[in-house]
Amino acid sequence: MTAIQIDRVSRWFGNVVAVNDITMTIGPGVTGLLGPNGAGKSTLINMMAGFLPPSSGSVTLDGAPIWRNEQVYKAIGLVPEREAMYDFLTGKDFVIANAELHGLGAAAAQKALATVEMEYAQDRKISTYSKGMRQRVKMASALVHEPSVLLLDEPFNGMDPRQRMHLMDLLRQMGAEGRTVLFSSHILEEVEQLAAHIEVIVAGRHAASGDFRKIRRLMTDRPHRYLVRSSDDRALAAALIADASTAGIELDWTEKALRIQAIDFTRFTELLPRVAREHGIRLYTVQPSDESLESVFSYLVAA
Ligand SMILES: Nc1ncnc2c1ncn2[C@@H]1O[C@H](COP(=O)(O)OP(=O)(O)OP(=O)(O)O)[C@@H](O)[C@H]1O
Repeated sequence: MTAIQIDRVSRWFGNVVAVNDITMTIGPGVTGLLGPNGAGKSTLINMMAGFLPPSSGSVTLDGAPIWRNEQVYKAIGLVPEREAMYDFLTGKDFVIANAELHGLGAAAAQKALATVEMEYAQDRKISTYSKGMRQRVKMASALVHEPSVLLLDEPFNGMDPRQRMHLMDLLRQMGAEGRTVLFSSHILEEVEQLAAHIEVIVAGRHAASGDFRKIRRLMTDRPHRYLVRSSDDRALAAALIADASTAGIELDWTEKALRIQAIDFTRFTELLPRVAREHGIRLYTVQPSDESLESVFSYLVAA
């Protein structure tokens, strides 16, 4: 079994804390690393790939430290987010160059290109490739040495639906083969479709962990607090409190607004505009009133 163990890991850049005391284990199969932009996903992935040392804590693969451990690098493949590639090379030359870095030859490159079904375009220059084709060639490069761990940073960004499905199939297959596959994304639906297990990070912290049902439930069932201003706050409050999705409403005199606590996110977001319309009330402001996980979660659901 191949597992990456992240133990009390923090990483800071100057005074920016990108990853804050995270502990998690990534085992075989497909895991989704979910979090909004800037949550620390790339930083965490770079530490798992051995590109970056943690500022504190440890990142190990089956007990062996990953940073500066060449033996361990052989077991890991990384598909980075960045687009910069050698556009003047053909796909095949690019993958061969990567194979050579691992002390391997053209045969390994050819096998990896076949795995991602890119043989048909391997002799074309990368500059002529679509986004999905580039992604697949990057993936072939990460696979040349047949790593047991595959890490992908936002692999679906900018892909069209067909390319996305194709990559999903490929990753599913790798997970089914028993590899440890981890990919990051800021879109819940994307992660749900693919990952049996999801780890959520928000603002550098580990926010939740579980299968997609559990994560979705966490995101939608939590109480959400909103600050609402309207043309008739009293009438709006009276109409909303009658519905079970609203747990509490108070009039905030200093803010001249309603503070609403909703317990059923989906129902409440449907209820609010409907009730306002039915009572002829105009909504001026509807905003999450805290920057806690709840509001970030609701953002993720809406993304
Ligand atoms: N080399 C660096 N120097 C300074 N700050 C950095 C560096 N790398 C990351 N950060 C900061 O750390 C935080 C986390 O960034 P990171 O790229 O890991 O997040 P992310 O979840 O991958 O987001 P995105 O999807 O937008 O890349 C951000 O505030 C970012 O600005």
